[in-house]
Amino acid sequence: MTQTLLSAQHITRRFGGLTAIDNVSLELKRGAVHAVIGTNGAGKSTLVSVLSGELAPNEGTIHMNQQNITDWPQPRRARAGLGRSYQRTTIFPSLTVHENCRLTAQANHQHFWSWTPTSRCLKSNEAADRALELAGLSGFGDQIAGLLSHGGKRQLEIAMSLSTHPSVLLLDEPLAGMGSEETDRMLNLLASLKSEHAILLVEHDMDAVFRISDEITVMVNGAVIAHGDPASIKANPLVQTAYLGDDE
Ligand SMILES: Nc1ncnc2c1ncn2[C@@H]1O[C@H](COP(=O)(O)OP(=O)(O)OP(=O)(O)O)[C@@H](O)[C@H]1O
Repeated sequence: MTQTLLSAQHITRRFGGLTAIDNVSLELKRGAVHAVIGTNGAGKSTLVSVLSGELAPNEGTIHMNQQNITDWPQPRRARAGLGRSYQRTTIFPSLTVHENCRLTAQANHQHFWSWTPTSRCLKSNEAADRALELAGLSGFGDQIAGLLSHGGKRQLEIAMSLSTHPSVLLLDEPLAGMGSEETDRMLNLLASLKSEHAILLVEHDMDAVFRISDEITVMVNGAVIAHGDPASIKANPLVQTAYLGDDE
């Protein structure tokens, strides 16, 4: 049975007079990739920011594992198992791949003012090792992160997220700028992470979305116009007109 790990109900977020998200509800379940698609400016990234705790909603509630986390700040949500990656790469380029993960792990479960040197923190090292293995970067720990390929950097971002032991992953355009080989590698990675995680995927690459997703929510101008499995979304006339284009 699929288990709902995160449930957002009736989320609205305004910027002045603009309603960026308009009464959006969605659920993220363990074992499922839930894609959110929509035209530019539809509100997808704002939704990710509201779920991750970077932005407060004006209305609505967010529950994670039956707890109401709507008012929790981002670090508390991260400690409760919410991980996110960003549209733009956010690694520390001059550090090694392993150090990037180790610092993320340490920031999540330790205070930066602790006197223990990061390199000696056993828990963070173990979390980094595990995250690199899960993300398929085991052999790259000693590489300088800034020298990784574009796809490798996006993989590292996911590894950094995994080093905090999340159960829910919010991924904002993880395939942006990738070639077909890198895309395949990332989709294989997401497929391998699916069984243990609930994954929200914001993505413009429609081929990839329809390949990997179990559920798709379609947004236009901040509102949800359709939700369902990939086949029903593809066949939905409203979605075809508003977003996919009649020829698809
Ligand atoms: N901090 C902000 N202040 C004011 N308006 C904002 C802010 N962030 C987003 N917006 C506006 O909210 C709307 C939704 O933006 P958002 O970035 O969430 O869309 P998106 O679907 O992620 O777009 P894209 O696919 O281009 O990334 C847009 O009109 C955007 O200009």
